Amino acid sequence: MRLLAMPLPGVLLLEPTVFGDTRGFFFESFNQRAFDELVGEHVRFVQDNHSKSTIGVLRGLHYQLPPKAQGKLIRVIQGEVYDVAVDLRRDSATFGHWSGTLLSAENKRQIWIPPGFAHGFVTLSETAEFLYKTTDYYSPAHERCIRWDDPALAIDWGFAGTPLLSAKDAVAPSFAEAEKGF
Ligand SMILES: Cc1cn([C@H]2C[C@H](O)[C@@H](COP(=O)(O)OP(=O)(O)O[C@H]3O[C@@H](C)C(=O)[C@@H](O)[C@H]3O)O2)c(=O)[nH]c1=O
Repeated sequence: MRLLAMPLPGVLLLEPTVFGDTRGFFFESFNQRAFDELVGEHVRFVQDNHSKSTIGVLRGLHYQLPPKAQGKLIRVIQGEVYDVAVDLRRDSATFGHWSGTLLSAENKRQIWIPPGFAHGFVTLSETAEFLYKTTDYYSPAHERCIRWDDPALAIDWGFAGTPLLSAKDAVAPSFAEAEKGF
């Protein structure tokens, strides 16, 4: 596993070592010891999620409030997405900043987004299957959204069309409104 630079402190982009041969490929998609070494602490995951989206589907921006904040280890096993994290940590020098990266079945990259960030992605391929591990359980009482197109965040999603949103995401509050509840 190789660590690639990301602009938001704490957000890590990981590239696994892939062993290709005449049969296809093999790689360790998760290794607790190697992951803990890269992150510098023991991270305990409790839930694995899998979603499939069609082109133009945008899910986000989502987060859970403490004490149910979730760290997420994310990868794509089919297709390609543009994945975005927004720093919600008030004491952070990059509070309110976003960073984005392409995740695909081809590049096999993984992104670690620790607790304290909002997260979202847009699907760039016809379909994409999205897998992620979380450090806390889903808690509808703690889940919150921020609107994907808030001008204050000015996220460049790298997607030109009108994204397809869930009913919940379509009425998500601005960062300024959401911030009152952090
Ligand atoms: C996230 C989640 C949803 N659900 C249910 C609730 C709902 O009926 C259905 C679909 O939920 P959502 O519309 O919230 O799914 P989705 O929009 O894919 O939500 C996800 O978006 C990405 C960007 C994230 O970062 C995730 O943490 C999560 O918030 O699945 C669970 O049972 N467990 C879960 O962990």
